[in-house]
Amino acid sequence: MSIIISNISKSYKKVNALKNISFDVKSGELFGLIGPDGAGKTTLFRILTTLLIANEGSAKVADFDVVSEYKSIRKSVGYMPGKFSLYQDLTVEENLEFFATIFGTTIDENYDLIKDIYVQIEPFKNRRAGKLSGGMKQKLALCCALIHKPKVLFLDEPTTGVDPVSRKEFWEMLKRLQQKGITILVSTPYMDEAALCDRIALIQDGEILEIDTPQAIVKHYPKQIYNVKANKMYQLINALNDYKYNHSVYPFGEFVHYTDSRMDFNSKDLEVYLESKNLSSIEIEETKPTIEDTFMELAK
Ligand SMILES: Nc1ncnc2c1ncn2[C@@H]1O[C@H](COP(=O)(O)OP(=O)(O)OP(=O)(O)O)[C@@H](O)[C@H]1O
Repeated sequence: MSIIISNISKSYKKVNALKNISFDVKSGELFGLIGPDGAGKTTLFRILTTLLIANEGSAKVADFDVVSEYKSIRKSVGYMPGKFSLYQDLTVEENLEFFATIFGTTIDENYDLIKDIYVQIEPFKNRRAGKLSGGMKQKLALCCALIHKPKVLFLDEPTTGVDPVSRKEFWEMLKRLQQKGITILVSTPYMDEAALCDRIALIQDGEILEIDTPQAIVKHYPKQIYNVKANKMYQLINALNDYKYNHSVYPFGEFVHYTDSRMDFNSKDLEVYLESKNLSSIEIEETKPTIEDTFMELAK
């Protein structure tokens, strides 16, 4: 096991940020921590990277205890915090050199590991980090987190605020790092990124709702979901919320994801009801659950 978390709790005065969390991340795994803002993701990252001490429980990273062996952990892990962590006034190259020096290494020594990522920002190596685009900042931060060849990489919301193309490229980079044997714990509020992980933990209000492979998590979804569409979205959502047989109603792109509380649901009944609410161009079709649907159901 690369990360072992046992009964960790952490509170800030009255806020219980983590409530008795336990899970393991296997060596070489790409593991996702999926949850909304305030779920407790950053708190857990800070505990695992030895920047914060839990009130209860214990954790090990790369076989070291987060409290008694914190110095060894700091040498063995890379951490890319959620907020941009680099020195804005230093250039791209200076930032990288700075992080290499702190860890007693050089860019040349570990160039192999960062090469694929660094070549994309190398044309801007003399530009100050503060003047880079979001996607380039993220690539530089990742290079800095990797410069000492960590065994375990912690990435806290690395794709927040990054455009969809850069997000896709970023996940491809993570897959390549995983193939080099690095264990990766990554947090994200984007449910579509969850599907790219080997396993995920869904977290909300400091509690783990479920841990499994993304495929298994959607398989556990207990109901048939319907994509519902009509001429007026806002009125459609209100009408579905007022429908006495609804089990769940969530806007989902151009559709509303709807589940019904009855065993013998007939879409014709729903169509007649929606027509009685002055809606037209009604479409009701079966669809497959996503991680987001599962999250909403578990978080109910
Ligand atoms: N230093 C602090 N003092 C008081 N409350 C805090 C502190 N840090 C975090 N919290 C609270 O603890 C809870 C968990 O916060 P945390 O930052 O770990 O969540 P998160 O999932 O990383 O969300 P975000 O993406 O918003 O940072 C939230 O309710 C937050 O307001």
